[in-house]
Amino acid sequence: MGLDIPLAHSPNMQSGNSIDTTKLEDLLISVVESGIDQVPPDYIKLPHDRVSRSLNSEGPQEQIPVIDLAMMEDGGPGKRQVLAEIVRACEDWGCFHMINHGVPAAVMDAALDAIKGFFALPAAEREEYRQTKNAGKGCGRSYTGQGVVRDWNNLLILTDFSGEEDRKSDRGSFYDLVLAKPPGAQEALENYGQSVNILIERSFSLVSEALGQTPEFLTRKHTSRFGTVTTHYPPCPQPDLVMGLRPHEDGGIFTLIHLDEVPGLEVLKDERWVPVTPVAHSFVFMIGDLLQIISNDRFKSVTHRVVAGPIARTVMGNFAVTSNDSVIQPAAEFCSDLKPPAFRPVVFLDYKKKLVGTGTHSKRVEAYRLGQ
Ligand SMILES: O=C(O)CCC(=O)C(=O)O
Ligand SMILES: [Fe+2]
Repeated sequence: MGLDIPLAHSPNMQSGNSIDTTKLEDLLISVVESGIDQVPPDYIKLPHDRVSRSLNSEGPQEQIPVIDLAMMEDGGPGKRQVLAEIVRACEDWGCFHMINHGVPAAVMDAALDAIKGFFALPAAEREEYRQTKNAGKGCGRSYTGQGVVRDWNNLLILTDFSGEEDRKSDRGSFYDLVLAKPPGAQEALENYGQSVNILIERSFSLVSEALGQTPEFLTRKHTSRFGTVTTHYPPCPQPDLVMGLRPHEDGGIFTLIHLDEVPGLEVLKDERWVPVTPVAHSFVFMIGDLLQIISNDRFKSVTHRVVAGPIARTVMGNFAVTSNDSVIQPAAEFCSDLKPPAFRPVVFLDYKKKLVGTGTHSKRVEAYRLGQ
C-alpha cells in the first residue's frame, strides 16, 4: 500500500492519467475462477522481478520478533521491557508481530471472514462493489498504469486514501465503503474499525515512547488517522512467474497487518528476504516511510513483498497515517550537529502522490533525502 495506497496501492494515484482502467478488465479473481492453468501474460514479471528462491533458502530461517503487549499490564518493569523489545525490533527488523494487543480474536475473525466472504461472492455481486474512476474505495487492483506488469492480487479498499480532502470524522462510520454483502459484513467491519482504532492510538503512544519521547509526541505533531485496505491473493497456477505484491514500503506512519493463516509475506533484512510465519490473531506492526523521516532514520521503513502461492490468501492492512496537510520532516528531537536532518520536509498529500516504482524497487523515501 501498500498505500500504494498508503500507500502502496492507491490505484488513482498510481495511474497518473484519467483512464478508468478498473472498468476495462475483469477482476483477477474472476479470471482465476473461470479456470486457468497458466497465468495471463499481463501478470508475468520480468525475470529479475520474480521470486528468487535461492536467496532465502540458505541457512537457518530467522523469524520476526513476537512482542506480547500483555506484559505491560503489571506496570513499570513490564512496560520498560516491552518498550525495549519494540526498540530492538524496530531497529533490527522494522517490524514485529504484536500479540495480546486488545483487539478481541472474535472481532478479528469476524472481519476477516467478512472480507473472505466478499471475495467468495458470485462474480456479478462483486462487480457491484467495483472501484470506479475518482473513487478510491471498492474492489479493484493495485498499481494501475499503462505498461505496468500487474501484481497477483485484488484489493477491497474500505478507506478512500486518495482524496484531496481529509475525511470527516463525524459520519458515524469508520469506513468509506459500505459493504452490504455478505450479510453481517458491515457490522463486523464497524466493530473491527472501532477496536483497531484503539490499538492504532495505543501504537502511536508506544512508538513515541520507543523513540524516547512522551506518549503524545507523535499525535501532538501529526493528527492520527487510520484506514483499511484489504488484499486478496487468488490461488496461482504458476507462482514463480508472478509476484503477489511487489517489493515496497508502506507510505504511512506505521501499518498493522492482519494476516490469515496462509504464508506469503516476506520482509527484507540484511538484503535477504525472510518469510513471515503467521501467528494467530497477531498484527504485524511495520514501520512506514513517514516514521523514517520523522525519526531522522532512527526507525527505517521495512521493505516487504508478497509471494503468490497455490492457496488463496486474504489480509487486512490497517494504515496509520496523518492529515493531508501535515508537514512531515525530521523532528528536532532527533537532529543535532552530529546528526543533521536527513530529509527535506514534505506535505503528506504530496508524499501520497509520489509513485512507487513500477519495476525494480527503489525506496520512495530516498527522493526526499538531503544532499542527494
Ligand atoms: O499481504 C500482505 O501480507 C501485505 C500487504 C501489504 O504489504 C500492503 O497492503 O501494503
Ligand atoms: Fe505493504
